Amino acid sequence: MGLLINGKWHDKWYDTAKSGGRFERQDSLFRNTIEKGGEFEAESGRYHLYVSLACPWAHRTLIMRQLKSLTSHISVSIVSPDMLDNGWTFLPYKGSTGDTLYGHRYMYEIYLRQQADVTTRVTVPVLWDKKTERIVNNESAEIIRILNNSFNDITGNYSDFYPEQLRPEIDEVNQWVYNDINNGVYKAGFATDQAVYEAAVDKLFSALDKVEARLQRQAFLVGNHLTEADIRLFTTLVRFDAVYHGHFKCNRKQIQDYPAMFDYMKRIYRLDGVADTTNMDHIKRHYYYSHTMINPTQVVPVGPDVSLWK
Ligand SMILES: N[C@@H](CCC(=O)N[C@@H](CS)C(=O)NCC(=O)O)C(=O)O
Repeated sequence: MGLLINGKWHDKWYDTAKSGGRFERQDSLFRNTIEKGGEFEAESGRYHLYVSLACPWAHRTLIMRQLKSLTSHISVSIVSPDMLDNGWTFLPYKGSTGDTLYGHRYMYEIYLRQQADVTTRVTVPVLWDKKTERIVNNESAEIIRILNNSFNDITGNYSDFYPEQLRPEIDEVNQWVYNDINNGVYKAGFATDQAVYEAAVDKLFSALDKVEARLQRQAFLVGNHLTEADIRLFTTLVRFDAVYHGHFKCNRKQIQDYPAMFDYMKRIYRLDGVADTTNMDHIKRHYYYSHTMINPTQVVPVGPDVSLWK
């Protein structure tokens, strides 16, 4: 775990000391879009996703790539789940691909191709342009909208997971789901102060109770179809019982204790192509093996049994 400072890799864990034991996520640096007449235009085969199968943010982009029929138009490289002294790597691991474009060893080398003296954390996902050899965007919330909107004329898939009339409600749901659930599990798991941890857990479970109440009334978070709000929540839910409940100490309840939410999670898991994007080995291995300050033995737990989701 570390970051690039003026183009040099520094092995440094998140600094929670200066924020009273609180984990504070930094904003993503590269925020371009793909549009007609812009620097980046939609083209089949031009773009590439760098992802980790362990990462909930990257997982959003893989699901959108499936649901928008983009698998043959946007290629993918999958990093190793182990993120240690050199951050994400392309070292061999079952289910990883290596860097299929350049054969690099480390993910930070992709960021250095973009800018040799860059100062940034080296995160996934990254949407990469093979033509200009530049990062289009490294913020998953924006990448999924690009995939939702920009390639429709190429794929002929016009399904819309961020429909105009539902945008205000999707934005509203995204906000608290992000703060209290998606990022909430990290706030609990990376807290280095008891009170900070407990406050994060309280907020997390209040938000999960709110989701459960909503799903008792309706099949999806917003409206009666799947939207990006569901995709964003799903990638946290699917990791919850295996990782966040134990490793991040979010252990008041599991998702399988919430009837409507558990059913909803399984419904999304069973959508065409979604199970293929979900790799429980990478998920468990990444968190338990990489976060050595939380789990110094690097022993990875055996459960839970996810065969029931199928
Ligand atoms: N806001 C970013 C966050 C991405 C992110 O934090 N990814 C994690 C993996 S789950 C990462 O690469 N962390 C490495 C680091 O923080 O150094 C997004 O949603 O795309």
